[in-house]
Amino acid sequence: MAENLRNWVRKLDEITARGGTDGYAKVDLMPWCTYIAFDVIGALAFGVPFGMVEKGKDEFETQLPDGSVLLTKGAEILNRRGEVSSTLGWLPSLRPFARYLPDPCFSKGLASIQDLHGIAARAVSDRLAEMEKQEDNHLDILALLLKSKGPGGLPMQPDEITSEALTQLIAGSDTVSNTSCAIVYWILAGERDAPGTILPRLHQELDTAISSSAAIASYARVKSLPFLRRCVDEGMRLHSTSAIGLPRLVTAVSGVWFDEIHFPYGTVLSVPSYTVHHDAKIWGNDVGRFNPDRFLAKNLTSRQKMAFNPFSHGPRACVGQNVALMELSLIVATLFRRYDFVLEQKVLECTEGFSKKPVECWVRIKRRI
Ligand code: HEM
Repeated sequence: MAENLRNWVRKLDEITARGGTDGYAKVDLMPWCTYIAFDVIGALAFGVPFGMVEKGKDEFETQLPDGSVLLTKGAEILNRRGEVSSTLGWLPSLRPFARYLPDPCFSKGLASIQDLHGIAARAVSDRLAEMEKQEDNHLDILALLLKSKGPGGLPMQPDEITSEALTQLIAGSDTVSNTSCAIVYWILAGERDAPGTILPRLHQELDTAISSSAAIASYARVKSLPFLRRCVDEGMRLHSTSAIGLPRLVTAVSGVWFDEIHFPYGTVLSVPSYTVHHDAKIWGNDVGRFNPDRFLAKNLTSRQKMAFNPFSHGPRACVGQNVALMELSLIVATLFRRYDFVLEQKVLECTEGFSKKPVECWVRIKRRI
């Protein structure tokens, strides 16, 4: 993570160095959040970053068995996959003939699923080849998957490992890029709406915790910073990355009751976190305002604690939430410690696919330290 973050900051420094006479350079943060999130999950899941930060674009290289190099737009593929998966999730009756529908969203989305599978399968077969030559000394999720055993104590088969590695890639890339960009937006929007209430407090906390010579934040220094954590939580509440929630089937024969409504056996339900996170009955009349102090222990009601579900609750909640919180804290702390921002984006427009994605987030940025 540290190496990827350092690389990212080096690139952002290059952008700020091209600033105008006031020292500020204009940049859309969304692609840069994408590049860092993909590089980090690439390193975690497959042992190598995708190299998007270095290139400054949504592109990574896969070496094919014949030696040729395939250039792929990873983030775009993932978005297409997300759009088609969520549409077919909502309208499952379209599934059998989706590939024949005239809207390219379906054909391109389904092709993206194939492409993604190909990338993961390639990474797994490369790693298996390394293992055979006893050259494998990686410490990443793929290495752990390769050592893990399936039911009955048998090693997992390559196709199972491929889909597990792919799950990490899908679940841990777009989610982090969208959430980190949105948190930065909401911190800046909160300061814009109530000047002096957010940034001075965040700066003071970060300046005290992070050593003056450090270019990036370290997790040891920022993991327990209370105001930073409240900003991250409040940004996650307002943005609600997993906005529509994934489907759940009512399996109790007698159905379930919720809020005096009965849902019979076989009903498909979901908990749409955006709706819950924006319910004024739960959060109060300032529900749309960025107010990190609503997460102060003394202010948080038990209903709000239960309603706050960026990572879902229960046995199928996000397995990567600790990694996600680490990434978000490091990205946000590094950015606000090192740079000053002017928010150019009036509202954060988003598209809704598998996760809720900011379209763009324009800021002006200059070195602060
Ligand atoms: C801010 C970033 C993230 C958010 C908002 C998020 C959100 C979620 C949510 C809401 C779920 C539950 C989906 C459901 O209802 O079934 C989930 C599942 C999952 N997440 Fe995350 N996630 C994030 C980051 C990550 C990261 C970084 C990883 C991997 C390192 C990851 C791996 C997973 C996996 C593997 C699942 C499936 C768990 C299962 O079904 O057992 N997530 N995530």
